[in-house]
Amino acid sequence: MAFYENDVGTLIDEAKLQERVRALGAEITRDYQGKELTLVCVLKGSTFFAMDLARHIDLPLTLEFLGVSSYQGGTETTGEVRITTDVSKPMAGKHLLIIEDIIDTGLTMSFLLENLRARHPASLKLASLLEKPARARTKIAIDYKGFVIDDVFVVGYGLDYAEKYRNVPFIGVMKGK
Ligand SMILES: O=P(O)(O)OC[C@H]1O[C@H](OP(=O)(O)OP(=O)(O)O)[C@H](O)[C@@H]1O
Ligand code: HPA
Repeated sequence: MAFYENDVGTLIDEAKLQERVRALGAEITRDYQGKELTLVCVLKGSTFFAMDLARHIDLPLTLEFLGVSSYQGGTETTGEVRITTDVSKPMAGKHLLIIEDIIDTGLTMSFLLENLRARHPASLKLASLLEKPARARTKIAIDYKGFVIDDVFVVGYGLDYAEKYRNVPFIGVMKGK
């Protein structure tokens, strides 16, 4: 029995995840033909999605990692978004595609879009595996969207509860949260 089975139920299984990630990769491949693409992976949650997605983008690309945190171990945002790790190079003039796991209240992405826009990239788009519109506090336009989910706290495939469950191989729901 897997370590998470008592705590986590399945919301989106592995096969469905992989099928959607593959389709998003194909769409991104078509849209960025002839451009030099930089994926800005938002730590830590997006890492599993980002690495799977990157493998389905049939283009030369550069990976950057940007760490932000605002959930501090609970299921409610603190509302204070902090950059914990910055990208390694100047972003000016680059075609940036932000890779995120979830847009929940939208506060993290609102902060990040403003922060990256101020660095004058050639273009700035957003791919998010999940969107939870019921909790949105600000409208965020998602250019490449995996799934829209209900107002439940999800874990797995990179998403955590108090830093745990990121390695659950599907999108799951915390039982009793
Ligand atoms: O739309 P919001 O309400 O702002 O929520 C979305 C953000 O919250 C999570 O990050 P978290 O701060 O938990 O950091 P982590 O990715 O390191 O887990 C998630 O990975 C998103 O970045
Ligand atoms: O539902 C969620 N699960 C895990 N992390 C999150 N960060 C924002 N929303 C969520």
